[in-house]
Amino acid sequence: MSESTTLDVSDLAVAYPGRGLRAKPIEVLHGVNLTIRAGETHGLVGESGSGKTTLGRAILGLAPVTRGTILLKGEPIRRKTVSDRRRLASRVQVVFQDPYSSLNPAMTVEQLLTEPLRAQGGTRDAASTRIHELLDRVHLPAESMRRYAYEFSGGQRQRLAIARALALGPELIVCDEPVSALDLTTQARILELLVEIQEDTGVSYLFISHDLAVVRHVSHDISVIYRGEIVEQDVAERVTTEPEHPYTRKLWMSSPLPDPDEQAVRRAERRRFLELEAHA
Ligand SMILES: Nc1ncnc2c1ncn2[C@@H]1O[C@H](COP(=O)(O)OP(=O)(O)OP(=O)(O)O)[C@@H](O)[C@H]1O
Repeated sequence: MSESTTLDVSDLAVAYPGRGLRAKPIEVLHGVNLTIRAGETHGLVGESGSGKTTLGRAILGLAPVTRGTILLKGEPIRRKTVSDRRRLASRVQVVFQDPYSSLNPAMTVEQLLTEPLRAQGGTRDAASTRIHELLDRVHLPAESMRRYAYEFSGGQRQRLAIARALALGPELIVCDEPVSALDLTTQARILELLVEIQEDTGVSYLFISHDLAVVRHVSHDISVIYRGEIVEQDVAERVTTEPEHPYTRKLWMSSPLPDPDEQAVRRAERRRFLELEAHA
């Protein structure tokens, strides 16, 4: 593993407990390999139920891993003790799809952003300075501090969720469908913000989405996951311009595109693909 590797996942298997007393565990990830370089974004794309969130949860130390390793800058991730959990929280963070449920509506922005800082033992004064920096970082006015999360629009809430994730200066952020609940214009602004933050701070992202078009905009590399297995993995340009696996082609052809010319080409490709599938 090179020095510039932030995350190295090797032969990872995850199995959830089966239902019922004698039920066997159900394996949902089957030997996943994936590397994220420092300051880069690895896109993870696949349809619902393919195992994307499970991989994100495993990286956060929250999934029942049965085989394989997850190394963060060469060290296995650990969540056994309180100090392990604190250390992991300062190194890996998450931004969820739904900014409406991921932020406690009963807390002011100041409280929301202070919480992770105080949990690591920081002083109130240091937290206050950091909150100003964080709001500036996500382009929200300093006055936002005194407002409640429910007073903000969906895009602004996602900015708050990003600010909270950045509070402890993590090396990696798992972005789990971070723009799926937003309209197209707001999606583009949040994606721009994530890229800008990465350029300025060098943070790495695992960017999870079911939408290959969205993933293409932000990712250096892309993995395509199908039924718990990575079926295609390469630099983003190659995966999106010359997809090799039929499943990748299918995902790509079902992603909506704003450009009508590109959409027309895509429609023709989709028809050809369906004809080929019908004759296979
Ligand atoms: N806590 C759990 N217990 C048992 N099975 C689970 C659990 N969480 C997820 N699964 C199963 O694991 C498989 C992968 O789910 P996962 O949520 O990782 O997929 P996903 O690709 O993120 O889907 P989506 O895009 O819908 O969020 C699914 O079959 C799901 O039903």
